[in-house]
Amino acid sequence: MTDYLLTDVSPLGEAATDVLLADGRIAALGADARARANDDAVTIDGAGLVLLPGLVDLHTHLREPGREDAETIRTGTRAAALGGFTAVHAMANTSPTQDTAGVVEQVWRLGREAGWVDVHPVGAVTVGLEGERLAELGAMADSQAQVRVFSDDGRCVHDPVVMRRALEYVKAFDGVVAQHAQEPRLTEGAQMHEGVVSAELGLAGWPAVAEEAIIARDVLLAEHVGSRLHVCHLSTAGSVEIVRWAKSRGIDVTAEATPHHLVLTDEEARGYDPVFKVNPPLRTQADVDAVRAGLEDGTIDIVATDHAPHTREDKDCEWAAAAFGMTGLETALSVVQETMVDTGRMTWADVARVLSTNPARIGRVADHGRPVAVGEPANLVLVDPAARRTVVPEEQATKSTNSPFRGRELHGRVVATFLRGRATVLDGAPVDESQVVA
Ligand SMILES: NC(=O)N[C@@H](CC(=O)O)C(=O)O
Ligand SMILES: [Zn+2]
Ligand SMILES: [Zn+2]
Repeated sequence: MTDYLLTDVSPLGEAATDVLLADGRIAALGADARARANDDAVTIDGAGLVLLPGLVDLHTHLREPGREDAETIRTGTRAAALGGFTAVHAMANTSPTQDTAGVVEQVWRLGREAGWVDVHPVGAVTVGLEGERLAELGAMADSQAQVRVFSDDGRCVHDPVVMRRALEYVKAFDGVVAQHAQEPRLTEGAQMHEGVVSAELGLAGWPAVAEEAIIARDVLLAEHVGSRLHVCHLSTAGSVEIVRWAKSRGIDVTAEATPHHLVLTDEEARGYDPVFKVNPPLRTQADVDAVRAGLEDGTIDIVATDHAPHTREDKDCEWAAAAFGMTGLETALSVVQETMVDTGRMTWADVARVLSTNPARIGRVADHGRPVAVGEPANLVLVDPAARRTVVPEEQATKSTNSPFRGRELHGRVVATFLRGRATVLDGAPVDESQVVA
């Protein structure tokens, strides 16, 4: 395997140094790195570049099995590597559903064969995401895929008795239930955030309370059974307040925000372009401000992409008929840089925390989200914060083109990604698939 000598890089945005990657690990730092590098080591000039632990996405939709026309494990994980990720959690709303040991093992194996990132399948909470009977959580946990995150994402586990049982059950193997918080009765037929804009456009509203009511219920359930809860794609100011309150009470809850909820608002719906139709919906500027503040003060633990690729047939239609969801793997880091780092609200060490360390901890993923230190596995991403690029969805690695950032100039660029010391991305381009070995 090729060794890499990264010269003058800034680990976590701190003082520049040299880093040697050999045998899948960080072999040396500082003066030692040059001294110990083999003659055939590949040198990468890292001046001006930031070195972070490889990003970990707790919320990705890879669509395989079932909707390979929108994404496959191969295309989705290639997109992930280009976005700086070294591990992703693949959501369970596939067809068949990831609700058995057999299906999660298949997804895990296809991820390994593709070799771009480590794929950790999420297990469904209930059979077929129907919200009625618990899926075989223990068998998925014990399988080769070692599932620790369980979610019916796309649907809410709305029955409080089922939610309670799931929270109790996952304690046995240190699992977590990741809830898609959406009260179904309050959101029947909903098309966008309920507010001034939905009233003007005449689109059925998805009120903030439909999210907040479920989060409030679930933190109380988690407290009652003494279990671990994770809140998916939190999107309202009220949700931030509830999670802040729950944490202050010592409840074991973690929360995620998506990049799109950090920057886009319901104003985007005015053009009736369904690329902006997503679940939960884009909210108001006050909500965006609260989500940014929650991420800054640690109430929100992580940023997760909720990468939700959809085919043209499912997106290029009238708003009401279009599917919910937007892509995000290849733009997430840039959005976090632009909204949180370049505004002075967060450091690169904070970025490493919300996009790598914390998601790895919540998902119980070993070997990712580790410090940049000698002996650690070389799961790393090299970022050029000074770069600027314009998003062209057709040129992305994801199979789908439903990026809400089409035509936008984004801050920063992933220069290289390393998975256990092997480059998956170099010079901002994917390393030829023939060289990628699982
Ligand atoms: N976020 C979305 O709008 N869509 C997701 C489901 C989900 O995350 O709820 C999808 O699977 O398309
Ligand atoms: Zn969801
Ligand atoms: Zn999702």
